[in-house]
Amino acid sequence: MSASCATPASGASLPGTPLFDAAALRAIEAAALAGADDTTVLMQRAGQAAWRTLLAQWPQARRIVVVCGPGNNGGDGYVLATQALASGRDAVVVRLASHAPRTDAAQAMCAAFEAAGGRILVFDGALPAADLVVDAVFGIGLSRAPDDATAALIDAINAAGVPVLALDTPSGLSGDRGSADGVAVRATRTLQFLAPQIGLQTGDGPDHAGALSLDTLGVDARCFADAQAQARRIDAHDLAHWLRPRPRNAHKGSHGRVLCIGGDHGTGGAVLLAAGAALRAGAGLVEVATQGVHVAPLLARWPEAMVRRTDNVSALAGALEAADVIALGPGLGQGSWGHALFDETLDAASAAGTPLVLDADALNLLAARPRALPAGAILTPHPGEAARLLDFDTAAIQRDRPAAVRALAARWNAVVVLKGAGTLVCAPGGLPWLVAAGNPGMATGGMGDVLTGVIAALRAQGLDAEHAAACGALLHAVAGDTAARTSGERGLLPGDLIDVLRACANPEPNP
Ligand SMILES: NC(=O)C1=CN([C@@H]2O[C@H](COP(=O)(O)OP(=O)(O)OC[C@H]3O[C@@H](n4cnc5c(N)ncnc54)[C@H](O)[C@@H]3O)[C@@H](O)[C@H]2O)[C@@H](O)CC1
Ligand SMILES: [K+]
Repeated sequence: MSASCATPASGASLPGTPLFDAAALRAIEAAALAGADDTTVLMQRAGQAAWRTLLAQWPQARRIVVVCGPGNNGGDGYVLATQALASGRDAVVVRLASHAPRTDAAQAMCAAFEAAGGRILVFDGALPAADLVVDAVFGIGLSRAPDDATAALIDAINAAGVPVLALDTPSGLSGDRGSADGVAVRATRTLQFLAPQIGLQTGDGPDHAGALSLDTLGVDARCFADAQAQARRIDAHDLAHWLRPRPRNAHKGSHGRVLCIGGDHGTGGAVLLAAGAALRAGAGLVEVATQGVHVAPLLARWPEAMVRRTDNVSALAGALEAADVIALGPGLGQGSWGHALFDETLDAASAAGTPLVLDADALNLLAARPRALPAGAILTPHPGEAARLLDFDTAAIQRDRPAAVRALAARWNAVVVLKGAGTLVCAPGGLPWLVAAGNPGMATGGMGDVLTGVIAALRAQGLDAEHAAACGALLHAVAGDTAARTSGERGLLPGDLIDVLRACANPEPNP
């Protein structure tokens, strides 16, 4: 029968689990329907799984309002409402006048609910008092922005002031894109059916979906085999895949030499953070090229680093030659100093094929003066920088983050880390990685500098560009969660992540 919180296995040798879009879910459904299952059976399993979730999470809930839409998502809601009635709960369905069930299966479930004595109320601007609201308005069939009446219904769900269990998708949110065109339900928990959707885990998805559960509806594992994944989700458990115990005969040369370039006047802390993160993430040697005024404070904080003053850009040449990986951008600025270092570094890295990690103003300079990047470069934009790199606006990036990260990787022929809730990492033509870790405490100046140092250090330790970026983004997020666990999210500083990086970068090996 159905298995809660299980994910269909695929790509066993890769870390993480696949995430899907609505088209892939339709394909899985079609494969199931071509076999032993029919829609009504799947709908009954979905509604029953939802009822079990409700009982497990909110055993005390007596008054249950189920808001049903016109499609099969609504059908799942009628099944749940029927189960709730049968168990003696006060369950009522609320729907818009225009949302009478339109599919055969949903009509059958609605009829069964009414036959069991269930009441259906037409939404009149407010929901009845409830201990819990179930959102069964739209699932993967959402096809357009909600009209005014539907928006008012969704607003009422959000204003109910009680927990909300969303079935399959929080209504209004695109499970493909991770954004809403207008209003969307903010659920306490979302029970996904068949397989997890990418849009619930990036952008606005996590805020709308709440906690996530999954039920595979007892569908045969073979039905998942041909479904096209849209990303692979990685979390703290996957760190050990990349961060293996070191060989006993390692020496500092085995772990690479990172050169961090940046820190114009007024922004020296940025390159200091990147260097500290590179050290704590395990780089063998870290050299910093920065303005002379920053040398003393940097050495006071990180005596392990080598520091080269680059008030004069020509002083950079030797460091560029010696580096195994170059991290360019933290605190670089866009003044004449930053411009000169940018040009010098890209020329040298392109000629020598040195791996690059570009962040912050290095990305802004690149957007302003586009040029080809050496193979295997890594870009780490936040949505604003991503918008400049694609000549979009930031809202367009956030409207469809999975598409944006693919487009960025293709446009710049580089591995791209698109930061933000549900960070996405993508190599050109590749399948994105979705980092299911991190917290809003990390939305603080300087966090990106730490990420740059972490990724550069992992690249220097031998991971290829894609895996250094994916593992680096994950390690950074896990460090953020680890640091937040001790004292909370508000007030979390980049230095707090550096303090716990070492503990996070040495996970127990996987059994
Ligand atoms: N995929 C599967 O195998 C299963 C799917 N089930 C449920 O079925 C759902 C998909 O069902 P449907 O394809 O019927 O889709 P939905 O129930 O998500 O919604 C489609 C209906 O809503 C209307 N609609 C879409 N956007 C609208 C908008 N903005 N304003 C007003 N009306 C709008 C459409 O015209 C259509 O009538 C899943 O999310 C899941 O909950 C389950 O019953 C079990 C099995
Ligand atoms: K829903």
